[in-house]
Amino acid sequence: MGVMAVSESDVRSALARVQDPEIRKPITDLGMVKSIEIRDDSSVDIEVYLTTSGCPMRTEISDRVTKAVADVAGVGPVRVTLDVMSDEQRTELRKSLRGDSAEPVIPFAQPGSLTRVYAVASGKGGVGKSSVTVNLAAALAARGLSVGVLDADIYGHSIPRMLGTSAKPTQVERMIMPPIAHDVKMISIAQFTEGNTPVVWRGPMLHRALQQFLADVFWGDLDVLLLDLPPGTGDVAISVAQLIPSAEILVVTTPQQAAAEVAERAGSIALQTRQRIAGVVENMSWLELPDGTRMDVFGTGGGQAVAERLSRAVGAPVPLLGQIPLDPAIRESGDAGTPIVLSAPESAPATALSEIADKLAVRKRGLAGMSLGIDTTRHL
Ligand SMILES: Nc1ncnc2c1ncn2[C@@H]1O[C@H](COP(=O)(O)OP(=O)(O)OP(=O)(O)O)[C@@H](O)[C@H]1O
Repeated sequence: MGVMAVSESDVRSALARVQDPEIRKPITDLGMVKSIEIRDDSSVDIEVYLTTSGCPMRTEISDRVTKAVADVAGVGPVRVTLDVMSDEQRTELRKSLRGDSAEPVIPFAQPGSLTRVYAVASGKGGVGKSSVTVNLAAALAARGLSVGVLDADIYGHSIPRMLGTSAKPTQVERMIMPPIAHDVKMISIAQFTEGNTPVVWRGPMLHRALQQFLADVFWGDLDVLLLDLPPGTGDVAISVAQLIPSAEILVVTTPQQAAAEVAERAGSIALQTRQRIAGVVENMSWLELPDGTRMDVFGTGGGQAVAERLSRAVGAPVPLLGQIPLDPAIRESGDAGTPIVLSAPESAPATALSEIADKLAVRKRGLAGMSLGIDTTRHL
């Protein structure tokens, strides 16, 4: 008896289990398999199309293909050659991924979108808005949800560092493929600006950038999208309201009364735009001392005060979703690129953050979170 013959259909079904790392669909569905050749000595040659020549995933794709095919019974050595799609092929791919519409649409603003969008806002900078955003994102992704983060904080844009990636997005046709870190898809304005040059952008430019990030980025089917907004009651919040009317606001504040007042102003923008306020997160709530007592570094009650005043203002309960203690480990894990909910899940701040993530994960969408078709243009 000779060697078991390898059939092309076995190889093809093995390839059907290989996903493109960015698009997260089988390469066989994406038109990425150019040819399969099975030789008499049972060695197999596979030619794979990359979407772009500069594809940062080329090694990853080649490895995945080699491994999948080598696992097929009877297969000898596997050789993978890479080619690059033509413009026509890329156009076909874009059409198959997002339909034939000429104008990119914002998927989250379409009727029936199941993605919950949270716009994370704060009254002033430095209250930990970005830290809260990445930790909630990582915690939700760890629960198996499909999560994206859009870093629209042009002044801070610390999200890529906090998620530990400097990967650039790749572009296929007019679609931007977001890098993925800790299972979170992430797009940041930082990825489109050189170095760390502070971006001096005006409202209309920001509006267009945001629109592009929402429409041209291939987010896939997200369960949750978190938007990290610049601090304050700026134009971006109004842009978000116009672009995704169903986005809900998540207000981050410290216990300090002054911070609470500005946070409340940030939240009250939701009143004008008729957006739902998902809740308030109080960060830097206290410092736990070695003897177990709590030191109220920034005072107390800010989060509760914001929640109560916003509740009165919108005439619906706005919950205080949680209080996160001060802990140098939050900064350290942020600097190291692994959110604390992953690096030290048992720690007090990680537990507080995870509980907030749980509340956001289970919350059902009600009518209040839906678009009411309010015209927000008058605020511009
Ligand atoms: N609970 C906490 N305990 C200790 N350090 C924290 C905590 N929360 C945030 N930090 C640290 O405080 C600094 C500011 O946090 P972060 O960048 O998340 O704030 P931000 O509100 O997004 O700021 P900006 O809007 O200016 O970008 C960071 O160095 C972060 O690591």
